[in-house]
Amino acid sequence: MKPLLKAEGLEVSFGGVKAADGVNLTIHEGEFVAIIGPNGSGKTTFLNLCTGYLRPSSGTVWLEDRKITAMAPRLIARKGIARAFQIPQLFTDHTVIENVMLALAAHRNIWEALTPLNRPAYVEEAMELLELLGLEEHAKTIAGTLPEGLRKLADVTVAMALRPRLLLLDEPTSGVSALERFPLMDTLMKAMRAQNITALFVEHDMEIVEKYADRVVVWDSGQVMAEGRPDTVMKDPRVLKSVVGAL
Ligand SMILES: Nc1ncnc2c1ncn2[C@@H]1O[C@H](COP(=O)(O)OP(=O)(O)OP(=O)(O)O)[C@@H](O)[C@H]1O
Repeated sequence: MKPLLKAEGLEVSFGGVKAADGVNLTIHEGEFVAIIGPNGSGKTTFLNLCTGYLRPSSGTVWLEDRKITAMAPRLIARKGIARAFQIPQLFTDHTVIENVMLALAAHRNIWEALTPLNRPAYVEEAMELLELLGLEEHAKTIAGTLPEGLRKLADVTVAMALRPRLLLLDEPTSGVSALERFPLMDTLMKAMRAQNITALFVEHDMEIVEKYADRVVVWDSGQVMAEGRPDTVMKDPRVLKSVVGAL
């Protein structure tokens, strides 16, 4: 498998806390990788380092053969890394399809306000994405009125409109009812496979990790403490003790 994202020796501290303490991790094209670990172990810090919201004091992040460590978040997004959920990215007063159309326009650097909403080609492209996420019936719903599960799918649709190669997801099933979480993940997985998107997701729900992740990476104290197939990693006594038991 071809490496898509590579982190080497990432370090960053806040006061005395080492939120990244020599992080090394490679994500391969087509993988669906889960990150687990106790609160405060540095999972979100890692996503922030990959998207340019934080700069490491040392270490490098590569997207294929390009160093992205010192790039601005907007440039990194243009190079192909998108993020969903942690940053509220829906315009809550606009309809779902308008949100997707604005993201399509942003991706193409068309900034004139309202222009994208008048372009028929964008309607078609946005509808294709909405159908992929099963949201076609909600295209004209005001985004701010969507229930949580659908809001998450709309958020992912907006992220996908940026045509990412790698999508970072912060807890895709948090706030979603027990009944809805598997159908939500099924829809997300199907959409990502259809668009050849590689994904990295932070998750606290071990059932979701076991069912959907190709690989799981366990974080502890700013470091990767274990990684591998979920069925193997979840049996590792160190993981059970320090991570799964603590979740
Ligand atoms: N901007 C910041 N300023 C100060 N401290 C920070 C900042 N971001 C993270 N930290 C600290 O760095 C450590 C790692 O935090 P991080 O949010 O990355 O952990 P996490 O594994 O994502 O936790 P959680 O599961 O609770 O989201 C914590 O001790 C946190 O308090």
